[in-house]
Amino acid sequence: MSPQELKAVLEAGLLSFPLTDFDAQLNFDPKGYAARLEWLQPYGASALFAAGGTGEFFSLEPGEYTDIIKVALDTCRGRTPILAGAGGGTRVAIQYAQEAERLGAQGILLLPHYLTEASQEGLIAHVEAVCKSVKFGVVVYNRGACKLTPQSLQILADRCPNLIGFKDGLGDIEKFVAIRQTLGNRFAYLGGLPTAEVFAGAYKAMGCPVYSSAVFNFIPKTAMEFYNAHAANDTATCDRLIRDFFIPYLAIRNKGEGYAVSIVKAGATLIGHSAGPVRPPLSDLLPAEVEALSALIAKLGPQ
Ligand SMILES: O=C([O-])C(=O)C[C@H](O)[C@@H](O)C(=O)[O-]
Repeated sequence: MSPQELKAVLEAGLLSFPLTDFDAQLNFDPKGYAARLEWLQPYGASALFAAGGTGEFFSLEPGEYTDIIKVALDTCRGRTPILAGAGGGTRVAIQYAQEAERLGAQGILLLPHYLTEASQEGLIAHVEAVCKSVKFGVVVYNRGACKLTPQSLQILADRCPNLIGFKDGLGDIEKFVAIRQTLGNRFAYLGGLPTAEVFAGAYKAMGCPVYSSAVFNFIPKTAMEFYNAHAANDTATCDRLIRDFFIPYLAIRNKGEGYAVSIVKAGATLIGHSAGPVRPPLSDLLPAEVEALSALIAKLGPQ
């Protein structure tokens, strides 16, 4: 798939970030992961981001990264495009990006570099190096310490033809409006704040109608119902789901640091498609929190 073909895929439809399955010993569980992806196929996500944030990229090591991307590609090949997470320092991100390309992924989401603050010059050099290390499409992700300005993104867009997407994980409205208006249709735009449905209407108003859904991992039918209503400007349905599900869901999610991923794993377990526990530094939900989530999911009906 060319970078321009990938851009077209990312400009419509529901995107998602599959959980990564770990066994009780916190080792990657390839059979569980393949079964999860097989289960999710019919619900119709337009692309899946393997080993992304919800996939706990930050806790993976290189050997299992290859296994995870390979399982995703073997399971979804010919049906759902697979992008891989890649991140960390420049040389590590390049290794992940080149491995994903070697395995046959359709592109990468470039997750933020590690730990340090960075100048715009440094960020440009980092992103440019990764883009030029591969030929397939790259989506860059403003999140954490990666805060690319519109001007920096314009420089990168001019230098890197395969940089075809921008994902926002900062929620800085002024910055995003400036990026969207400066770069126009040069990029595909993805809303990627934790629990993206809550912000989907706001991002659509800013010219970003596409987002990545983590809850698709455990309530795929409801996630698609929300997306289809969002795409059809059916604000009544979106508002109902936000009031009845997402707002109480956030109340549970906000009880713990890192719960944006942990709660998704708890939800998957509750609906019978467990991906196992999260790895440190994340922590699993407490029993009372799981019970509250169970009651909330039950109100949605069968998925
Ligand atoms: O790596 C990431 O940004 C994600 O996993 C994005 C999530 O899908 C986020 O949009 C969410 O929680 O809905």
